[in-house]
Amino acid sequence: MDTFLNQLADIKVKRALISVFDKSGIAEFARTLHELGIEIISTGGTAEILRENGLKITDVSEVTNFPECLDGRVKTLHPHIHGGLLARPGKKDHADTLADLGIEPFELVVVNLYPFQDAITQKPDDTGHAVENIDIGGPAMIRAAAKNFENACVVTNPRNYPSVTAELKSKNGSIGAAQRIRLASEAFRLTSHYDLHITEKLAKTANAHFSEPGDEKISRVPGHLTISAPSHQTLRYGENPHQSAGVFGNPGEFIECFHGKKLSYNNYLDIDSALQLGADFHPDEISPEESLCAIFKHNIPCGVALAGSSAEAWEQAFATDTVSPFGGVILFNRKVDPDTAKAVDRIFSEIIIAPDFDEDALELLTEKSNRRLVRIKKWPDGSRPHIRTITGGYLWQEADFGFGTETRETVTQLEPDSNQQKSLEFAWKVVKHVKSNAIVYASGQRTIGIGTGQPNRIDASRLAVQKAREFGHSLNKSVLASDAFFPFADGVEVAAESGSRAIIQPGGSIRDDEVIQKADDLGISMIFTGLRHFRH
Ligand SMILES: NC(=O)c1ncn([C@@H]2O[C@H](COP(=O)(O)O)[C@@H](O)[C@H]2O)c1NC=O
Repeated sequence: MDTFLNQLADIKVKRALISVFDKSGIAEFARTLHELGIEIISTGGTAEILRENGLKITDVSEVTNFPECLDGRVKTLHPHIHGGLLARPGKKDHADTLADLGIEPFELVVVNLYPFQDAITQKPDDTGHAVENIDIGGPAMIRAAAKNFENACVVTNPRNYPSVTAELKSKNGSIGAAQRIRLASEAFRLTSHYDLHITEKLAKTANAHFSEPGDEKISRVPGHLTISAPSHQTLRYGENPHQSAGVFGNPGEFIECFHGKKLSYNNYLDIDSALQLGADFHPDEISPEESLCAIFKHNIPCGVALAGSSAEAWEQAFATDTVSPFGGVILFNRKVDPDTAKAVDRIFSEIIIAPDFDEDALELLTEKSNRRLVRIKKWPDGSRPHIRTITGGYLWQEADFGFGTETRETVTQLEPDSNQQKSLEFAWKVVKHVKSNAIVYASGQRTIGIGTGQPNRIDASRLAVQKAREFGHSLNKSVLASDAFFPFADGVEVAAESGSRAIIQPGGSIRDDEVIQKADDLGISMIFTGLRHFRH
């Protein structure tokens, strides 16, 4: 039996300490306290706002008998404040100490913190600004009151004002143990989260400005991995129905599922892969005349095309493989118009993702309640690292961003012509998003054969050829992209036999000379990118 928990009772609030950076809703909240006869003590800016709202406030400096000083770095850091937050008045020796030292307890503490995260987002290169936004007194008060949930209630977010107000009103100024312990847990979560952001910012600053000369790439790896992300959503299940699962962090910054059932675990994975491919064809970075459609299934693109309209792009992407897209995820990089909606409506797809949807398009697409519609609010920009769990730890890496544009080199006697060049660039961007070993055949700016997930490159090549033939595509005059180098010349042979005329690949094999010779012998042009796009 937990005797500590069993003796917890309602506490009558007589004295409240309020010190908030975010002052939204604070005047209304304080008014309720005032009406319940609760004395309010506040720091400078908060006291000012409350007084402007006609409330009677005692300044913290009156309680501490010390002025707020050092640009506000010291305001509440005083035994008359922290004694009042940490005391257990029900314990005789504590009660005696309070009386001897003239300290009065606080039963309610309302504090929210300097916005450190906003500060570093708004001014990422201003360390002085970041430092001034590290709140010290606030977390100290929050942690003290949260530890003392036996005798105090701590409120750290304006979203909790209504429930606390309601309880205080219904209990004539008292507050129960359930609310106190729940808010204490929220308070510790807030301060730990807050400290993690500071830790990461300072570690990044140290790495960027004070690391020893050496490998610049290595200095970007964090010395300690800290992940702290609030729960975003509990999912019905994970990859399979017997696995429980949840989403953490803030995917809502990037996407909004506004129609259909809740997104599932596998949906999140597919949407993420589709978004990353879409970001490589960002609408502002391609010709305004071009629209992208990418169809994903099980995290793998099964058809991608860039065309003069979204409807045309869909037809071409779908034609790549007319079996796999059923129940798949379709991404467009432009607003979905009625023609596109009519075209995609011909098959069942789980999710349609786009930056926006025309009203007429929505009318048609929302008819099916089991098809999720997702709006893209923001494209990923490659600034976030990729983190995976492995047995016993985590793997961390920077996002695979960029395409090796600066390191391109034609290595064969034959140069690709301008049409082939365009087609190669398209295929290279697509192959980056195909699971390794990956081979993509393209014609113009559409995929016609995708070979994916094979443990050797020659099988990936054969699979791509086989799929192209199965769906009636001629590979004659096509181009080919390979996510990593050809270890042997046989990959070039398969490409040539199929009719392909140009290849893009990273290069870097010890047999590159043989591979280049084979391409020259077969009259194929070949570009080395100097950059690999493995996707394990
Ligand atoms: N240093 C201190 O003693 C201190 N005590 C409270 N604060 C913070 O000052 C802010 C409120 O200040 P004001 O009421 O002056 O607007 C709150 O975000 C609170 O967390 C402090 N500021 C920073 O550390």
